[in-house]
Amino acid sequence: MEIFTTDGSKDGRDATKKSGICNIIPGVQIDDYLFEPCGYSMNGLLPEGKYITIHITPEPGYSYVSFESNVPQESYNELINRVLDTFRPGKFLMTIFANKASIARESHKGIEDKRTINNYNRQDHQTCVFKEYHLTYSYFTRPVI
Ligand SMILES: C[S@@+](CC[C@H](N)C(=O)[O-])C[C@H]1O[C@@H](n2cnc3c(N)ncnc32)[C@H](O)[C@@H]1O
Repeated sequence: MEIFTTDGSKDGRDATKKSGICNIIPGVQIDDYLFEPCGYSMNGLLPEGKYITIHITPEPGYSYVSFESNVPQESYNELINRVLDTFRPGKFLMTIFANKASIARESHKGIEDKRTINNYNRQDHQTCVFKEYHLTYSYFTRPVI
């Protein structure tokens, strides 16, 4: 989390490179910002209105990373692995939205079957079926060693 402070990085671009955020979704056009004395925000654009956005609160005791994207994936396994490798959080939750036309429509099933992801164990899982789309929510934690 030192990377996301002005002691650890000289600006947003430096923090983006050092953290590996630039590798999460290749080819994304990034606008990044490092707050004084700490905190980081980025917005990344891809063609056809696709985006990722990451906000990082590195303060000890209430550190928090949010990652949001509308990039559809047939499987989210690789993207999840890249995000977990980059941030190594103690816990994470994810929500996937997809309608019938989305290539992500089958990814709900893939997530539903996952009781563990790497060293993380699933603590909660909810699926909601709305008129136009499905929503899948899962919450994972890793054991404290
Ligand atoms: C990256 S911002 C984003 C907060 C946003 N609510 C989110 O989605 O998580 C939060 C971090 O930036 C730091 N920060 C420093 N100056 C700030 C400012 N003027 N406005 C917002 N956050 C600031 C906070 O201390 C915190 O570490």
